[in-house]
Amino acid sequence: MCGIVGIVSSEPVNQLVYDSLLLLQHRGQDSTGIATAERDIFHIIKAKGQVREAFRTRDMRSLLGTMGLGHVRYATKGNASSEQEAQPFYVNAPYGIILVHNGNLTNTRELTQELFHIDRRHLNTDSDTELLLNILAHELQSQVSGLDLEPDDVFSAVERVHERVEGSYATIAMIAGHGLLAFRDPFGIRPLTLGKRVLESGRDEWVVASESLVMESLGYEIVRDVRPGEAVFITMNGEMYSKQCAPDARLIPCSFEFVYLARPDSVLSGISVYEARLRLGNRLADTVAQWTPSGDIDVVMPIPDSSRPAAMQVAQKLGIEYREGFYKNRYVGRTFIMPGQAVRKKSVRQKLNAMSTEFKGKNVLIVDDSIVRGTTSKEIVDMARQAGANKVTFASAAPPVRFPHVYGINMPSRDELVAHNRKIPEIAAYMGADHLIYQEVADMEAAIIEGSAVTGLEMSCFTGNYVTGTVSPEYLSWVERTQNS
Ligand SMILES: O=P(O)(O)OC[C@H]1O[C@H](OP(=O)(O)OP(=O)(O)O)[C@H](O)[C@@H]1O
Ligand SMILES: NC(=O)CC[C@H](N)C(=O)O
Ligand SMILES: [Mg+2]
Repeated sequence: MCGIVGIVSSEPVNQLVYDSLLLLQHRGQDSTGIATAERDIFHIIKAKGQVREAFRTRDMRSLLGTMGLGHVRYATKGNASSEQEAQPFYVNAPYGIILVHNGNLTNTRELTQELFHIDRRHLNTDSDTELLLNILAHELQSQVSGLDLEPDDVFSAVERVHERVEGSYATIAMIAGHGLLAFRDPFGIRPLTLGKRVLESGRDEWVVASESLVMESLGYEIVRDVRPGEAVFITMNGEMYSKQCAPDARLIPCSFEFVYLARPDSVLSGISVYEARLRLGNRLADTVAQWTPSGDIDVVMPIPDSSRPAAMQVAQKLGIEYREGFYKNRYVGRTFIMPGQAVRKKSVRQKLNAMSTEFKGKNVLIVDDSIVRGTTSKEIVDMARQAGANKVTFASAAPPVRFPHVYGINMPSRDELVAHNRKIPEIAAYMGADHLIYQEVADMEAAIIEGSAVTGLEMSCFTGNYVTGTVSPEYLSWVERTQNS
């Protein structure tokens, strides 16, 4: 679930791309990169770490041009700490293409073979994004014969990409001297939104980004989401073309975006993330009420940050006081998207502190948005106890995560998931909680899509049903053996 942005303007875009990446920082902390296009020359800067520490003033000065794109990475394939695998990726033919990707491809083994043996292309990293770029480049090369490039050539290449590539991919690419291409996989698993504003010169400035908060914060009008399977091509002169490039496209957006990944002030697939989290809280409150004897809870507490809206609603619906007993160090990033279990474990303690005045002698209901590896919840229950809590009930606004996520969230192996092969009382015992309550899958889905045009969600990590249909047990075992988390 990286963050991506692309901008086409008639004015310099370096600062706008940088500002957008800062707004998308919650989607990836491993590395970041910006590329700009000065007519047909690309300038690229990429580095490890977060946006604020990665780019220097001299880097920003070198990023000249009126078209640009950027990326914040949360690695799902390859090596999180590799600077080579930081995005964007560049390929020199045809034209010169530079690409950023949010998502994860699931037929990388087949594509690697095809690229080497048939397309005769060289890959220099383990990144699936480098694969995606080379497939796009190969298909574009097959479409065109001269120097001219028509939007229809680009769309035909994207049609072929959809035929060859499986998995999730929200993608933005710049084609040197021509324009900016954005496309989304046929299920629209990862988000991508289009916006624009009119410059003083009267020309349109276009933006494509992972989340709508980029448009809102930077003063763009939200035009619409890029549709599943659709490609949008914006020329360097600001003309916008679009085409549906997949025959059976249907929207099945990732449920985890609403549960945890996206910022609450974004609207994805027409659904306000904040309101979805409130509704998740409402439904969770009903489940809590069903399973908890009345009088068993004195206070409801969130685990900052992502569970706040849900916890607020649980408290309100149950008519129990809402208190914030955990104080968060704002200078520590998001724990779940850090690479490596040792770092994640240490970071929970660095990040959260329990205030004993809020816990002493109380029966607390602690609400989190999700429990994945149990890193946070186990530490939190321990901290609550040390702070003097009496009974600790733990509630998760998402159902148990029992299956690997293969569409852009780094949870590749079943064994690392605390709910894998454990019944709920066993998970509670592992966490040290007196009682553990999870949201039901149907409630989560209904809470998120209620009142919207979305008819279904990608929920494989909760259900084991993979929408792309090609995720076999053999593939999952291979991912488990080969991918670090
Ligand atoms: O069971 P786990 O493997 O610990 O994962 C789940 C936890 O990780 C996330 O928090 P994170 O600190 O990443 O971000 P937040 O500050 O936005 O809540 C999420 O909100 C849960 O608290
Ligand atoms: N989370 C993502 O979207 C990751 C993108 C890509 N698969 C990578 O690992 O770099
Ligand atoms: Mg959290």
